[in-house]
Amino acid sequence: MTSVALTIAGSDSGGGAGIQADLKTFQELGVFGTSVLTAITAQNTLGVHAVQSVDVAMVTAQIQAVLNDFPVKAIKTGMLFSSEIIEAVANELKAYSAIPLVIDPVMIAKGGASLLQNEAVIALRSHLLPVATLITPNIPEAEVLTGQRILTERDMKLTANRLLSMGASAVLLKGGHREDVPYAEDLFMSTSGEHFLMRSKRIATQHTHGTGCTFAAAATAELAKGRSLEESVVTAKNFIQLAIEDGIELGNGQGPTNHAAFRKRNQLKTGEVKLIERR
Ligand SMILES: Nc1ncnc2c1ncn2[C@@H]1O[C@H](COP(=O)(O)OP(=O)(O)O)[C@@H](O)[C@H]1O
Ligand SMILES: Cc1ncc(COP(=O)(O)O)c(N)n1
Repeated sequence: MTSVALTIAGSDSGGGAGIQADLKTFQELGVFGTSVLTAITAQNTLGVHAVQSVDVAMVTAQIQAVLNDFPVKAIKTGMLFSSEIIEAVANELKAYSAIPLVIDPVMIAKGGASLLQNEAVIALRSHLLPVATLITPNIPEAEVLTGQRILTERDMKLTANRLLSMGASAVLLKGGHREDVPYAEDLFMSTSGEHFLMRSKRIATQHTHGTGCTFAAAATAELAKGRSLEESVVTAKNFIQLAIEDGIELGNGQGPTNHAAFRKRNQLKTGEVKLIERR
């Protein structure tokens, strides 16, 4: 049977992040993608030029249209923009608590533009974090959510623990923003007590637009296929590593990754990501 996933996120006209990255990633991993648009951004590799959010009633109508008809097996949220949209999403998803929910707490685009209103952080913390099967913050997002500074691997562990105590069932803290180390290392931690680090070679490139969205979408696709949370994050890490490595050099700024790289090369390249400290 066809596996179906749903992304609730913003549109990136440049096609590298947001809804577009999510749908491409779902497709590459063999999952049928459905989508709910929360905002429209006029965006390219040079930055975000304009943002317009979608009416809350329209967000709700989209969620109902998809969930009332499709056998959705995993849900991901990305850019949610406002506390009103966050509350509406949380409210609509209440009846679907059995479906795995991946929360990518998108706050700021790589170029610095805000994709979440400041006061909406509170709504994210109180309405979505407690229902997340997996939350996938990058370092600055984890710092905002917890108020803790992250400078070292030890800080990453303390912060991930803090996010678990705030209600998430599992945390994948992405280490892409740590420039003090020659590798890209993400920390997985779950309330079941399991934790491991996924380490890969840090690629020297400016083409990392949409890496966070793509990572979370890949994990969501794998969950939709019935894979375990641990298997899903490992596949997602391999997916994003290959997508960055096999970059496609588009645009004049921070370009997108190559979503097709994993499908083309995974036979040759799986094993690239080292799992360390598995407990
Ligand atoms: N230069 C890089 N080389 C290899 N992997 C990277 C690089 N930058 C980010 N990643 C990986 O991409 C994913 C997204 O990371 P990150 O950049 O931290 O998130 P975001 O895109 O949300 O800011 C993580 O799995 C991270 O390890
Ligand atoms: C519509 C939209 N959603 C999310 C991001 C974050 O992108 P990144 O994964 O590079 O942090 C973005 N730039 N635009």
